[in-house]
Amino acid sequence: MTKRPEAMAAFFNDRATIYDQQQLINADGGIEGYQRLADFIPTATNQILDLVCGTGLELAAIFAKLPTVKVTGIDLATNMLAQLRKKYADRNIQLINADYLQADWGPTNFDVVITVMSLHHFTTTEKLTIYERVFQKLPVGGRFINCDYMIGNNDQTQADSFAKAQQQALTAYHLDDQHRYHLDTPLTVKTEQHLLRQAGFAAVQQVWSNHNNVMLLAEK
Ligand SMILES: C[S@@+](CC[C@H](N)C(=O)[O-])C[C@H]1O[C@@H](n2cnc3c(N)ncnc32)[C@H](O)[C@@H]1O
Repeated sequence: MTKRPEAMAAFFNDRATIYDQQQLINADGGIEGYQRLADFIPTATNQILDLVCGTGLELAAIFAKLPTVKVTGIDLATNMLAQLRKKYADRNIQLINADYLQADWGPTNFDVVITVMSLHHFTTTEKLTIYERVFQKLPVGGRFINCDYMIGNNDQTQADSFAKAQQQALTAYHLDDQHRYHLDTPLTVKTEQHLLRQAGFAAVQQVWSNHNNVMLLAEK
């Protein structure tokens, strides 16, 4: 019998205090992806939107590069945000404790939108909606950086089997709200790039990877 999927917020709330240590061991490439991300943020950046900021692992290198940058971070898990606040009490951060699919991302247009290790729980349809929304939030020339668990070797059968396992788990436990359960459904890098172009991004390139941890840079 498939294991009952854990609710997303509870999963991360329960692990918030050990998250950083575990994540740096579990993510392919460890700290390197978090550090490299800052390389792709232009020095003239004033405002960043971090979709699912968690404890803010990706923000350390960004603040080292741009100490006064304003960051808006959205995350579902209160305890993850509490860890982030402790680490960056002296930084210019606005936090929104909400589901980012439903939350208002605010009136601001951002120079850069980032998201790290968040999108591998969504379907292609949900992702396209998110990418279209990100596109609207950026000026021409603005950047979207997505570093996530993707199928690095582009084997579509793996993506299909994750999607199948997700459906089986949801059906077995009569769950219908997919993105609020901690179930992995990574897509291939090819599909991710295709969705970003479909959302309107003119230039999409893979700028870093370590096995299944892949960073895509999309420019409007
Ligand atoms: C693997 S962590 C990534 C956090 C951070 N970006 C990092 O790389 O360390 C995933 C985060 O996504 C958040 N999350 C998952 N689904 C979400 C949603 N629909 N809306 C907002 N946050 C969500 C979880 O609460 C968790 O903090």
